[in-house]
Amino acid sequence: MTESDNAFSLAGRQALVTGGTQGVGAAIARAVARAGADVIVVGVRDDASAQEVLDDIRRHGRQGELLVADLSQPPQRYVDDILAAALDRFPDLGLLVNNVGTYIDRPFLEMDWSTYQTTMNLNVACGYFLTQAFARHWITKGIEGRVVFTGSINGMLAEADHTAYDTSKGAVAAMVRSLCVALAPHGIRVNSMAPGLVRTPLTGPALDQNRLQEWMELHTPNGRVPDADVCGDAVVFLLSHAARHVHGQTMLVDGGMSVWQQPDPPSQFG
Ligand SMILES: NC(=O)c1ccc[n+]([C@@H]2O[C@H](COP(=O)([O-])OP(=O)(O)OC[C@H]3O[C@@H](n4cnc5c(N)ncnc54)[C@H](O)[C@@H]3O)[C@@H](O)[C@H]2O)c1
Ligand SMILES: O=C(O)[C@H](O)[C@@H](O)[C@H](O)[C@H](O)CO
Repeated sequence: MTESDNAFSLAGRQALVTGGTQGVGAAIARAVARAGADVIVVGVRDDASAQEVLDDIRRHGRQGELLVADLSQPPQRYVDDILAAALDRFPDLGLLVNNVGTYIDRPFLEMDWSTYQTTMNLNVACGYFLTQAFARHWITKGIEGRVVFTGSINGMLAEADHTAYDTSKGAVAAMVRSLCVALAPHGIRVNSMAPGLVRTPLTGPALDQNRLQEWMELHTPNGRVPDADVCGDAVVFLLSHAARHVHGQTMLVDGGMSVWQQPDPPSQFG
């Protein structure tokens, strides 16, 4: 099955997914492999979860590779190495998913430079400079690359104690608009898939405290806090030929939470 038979297929493609060893990134890696692409996942360590993702990629008949790197460092320390290692494995790699990211909760008045900087390095600078490195290579080789960032509903809606995270995800939404304008003339597409809350190793502990899962279900129109597979399928669409005219967009994958004016008066008082 090729792109000309099925616009949603990624057959014959090769992808790199940062933060691809667990959670949202692992779901993206699995979905991209299911759609037909070989996948390199980048994670902070080689652990059981990373090996499960590689096994799943290979079960789909695709090649799966792991790169270990600390992406919380300033990008100049790792970007050249990742580009070289990726091209060594897959010289025609044309799909980049800048998914890595985290949040560290802290009241704004107590936020420190180191936590802020780690958040911005992982959530913003990593994707910015990896995209620059791949784009330079693609333009030289005439490859029409496709880039998807993992944003967040927190790029548009604020949460207490999430100021650094919210700032970083707002930057991701602005970045995909800017990179779209810079790279679309070269045939390179840049978009973002922005999840609402989904269950991952990062969010699981919070969901299981203070009835957060129940609260989120009540405040989401479709009543669901899903697993991260919903993110994977959305990213496949954005990477695929089916999205060929979609540039610079942030696609919310949030069960409708971001469009719901809350609290909804009739249910509160009816
Ligand atoms: N889980 C959610 O509800 C949710 C919602 C919106 C957006 N997101 C976004 O999805 C992305 C992934 O979140 P998640 O919930 O899957 O997180 P997670 O902590 O479960 O997974 C993080 C991944 O990033 C990698 N990683 C973490 N620190 C790293 C480092 N220093 N160097 C290299 N790799 C590192 C890990 O190896 C892992 O593969 C983030 O950008 C996050 O902001 C998540
Ligand atoms: O982008 C994200 O990872 C999520 O939106 C989280 O920020 C949750 O909203 C939070 O964990 C709930 O308290």
